[in-house]
Amino acid sequence: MALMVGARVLARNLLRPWSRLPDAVPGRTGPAAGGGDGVRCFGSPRVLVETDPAKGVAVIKLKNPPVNSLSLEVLTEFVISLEKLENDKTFRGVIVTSDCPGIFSAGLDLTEMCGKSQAHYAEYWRAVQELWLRLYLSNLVVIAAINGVSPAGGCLISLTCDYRVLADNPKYSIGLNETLLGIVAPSWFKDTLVNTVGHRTAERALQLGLLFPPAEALRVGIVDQVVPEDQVHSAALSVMARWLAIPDHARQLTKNLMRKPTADRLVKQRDADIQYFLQFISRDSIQKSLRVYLDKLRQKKG
Ligand SMILES: CCCCCCCC/C=C\C/C=C/C(=O)SCCNC(=O)CCNC(=O)[C@H](O)C(C)(C)COP(=O)(O)OP(=O)(O)OC[C@H]1O[C@@H](n2cnc3c(N)ncnc32)[C@H](O)[C@@H]1OP(=O)(O)O
Repeated sequence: MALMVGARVLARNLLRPWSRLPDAVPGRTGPAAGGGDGVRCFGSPRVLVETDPAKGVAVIKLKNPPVNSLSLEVLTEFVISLEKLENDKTFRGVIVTSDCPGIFSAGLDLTEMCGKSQAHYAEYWRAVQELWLRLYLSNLVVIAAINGVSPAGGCLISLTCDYRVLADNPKYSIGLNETLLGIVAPSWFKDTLVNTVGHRTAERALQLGLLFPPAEALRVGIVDQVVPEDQVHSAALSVMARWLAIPDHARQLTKNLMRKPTADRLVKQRDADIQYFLQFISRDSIQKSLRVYLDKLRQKKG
């Protein structure tokens, strides 16, 4: 039942005409993130989309302060934005970045996984799955311009991209640090990392919950390029131009060849994966770990 509610909510959101989204910011024009006139902006307050139709490129900027945590709303709005871009043949590439200074994304929203109902957990997890599937199998060239720290789910978002550019700032670490929270990266998080850095590096990184600073991130291959902070966007645009020089059909079929077997593993057992998540996240010991971790984050300030 819970799964059906979750699916219905997501389906309703996905099918809702864009212009009727409650938070939509339709058709605003503004200075280009990549420069030039004719840039149009749409999206929602939490997921801004700047499009440059002449270049065929869009920029998705996550804006969920203070830390760009991936709440249910963010996940849903992200999927809707992506789908809109996929369906518009004007666009061939998208850059994913953050509008929150110093933070790419703090990962999954811990408050969505702590002290909530089973129905809520199921709805939330389906939304996490949906975003991963959409990003991982996107026909667009997807480039991450990582302009801040990027733990766990934040790292996962960038791992689904075709290429990762990280700003060279020692504070901007990246990795799947789930074990440090007393939780476990699900198998498809693990697969995405293994496909990027190889089995041994992934095993060590996952067990130890490693967060790599830029130089090390580049060395292990969890990012493809490290550039000075003020050049992240321009570097992402240069990389985009190179990837867009490849004929779409050949690149897309190749991407599919590389990624579909991994995605299919989740697609074939999506409901079972949700049940697994429900059992895991509802355990008293896991809820306790999450509460302790959240309290530590909150007390940091005091
Ligand atoms: C056997 C197989 C089992 C399978 C089952 C699978 C189960 C596994 C489930 C899920 C996988 C989980 C994935 C995740 O992504 S979990 C999230 C991991 N994220 C982190 O560890 C990052 C935590 N945050 C930080 O380290 C820092 O906040 C920061 C470095 C990102 C930013 O630091 P700073 O600028 O100093 O900000 P604050 O720490 O002060 O935070 C501000 C504010 O934001 C709150 N907050 C931070 N992160 C999160 C978050 N991820 N979710 C929700 N809220 C967050 C923080 O608590 C502060 O709140 P406030 O005090 O109320 O203002």
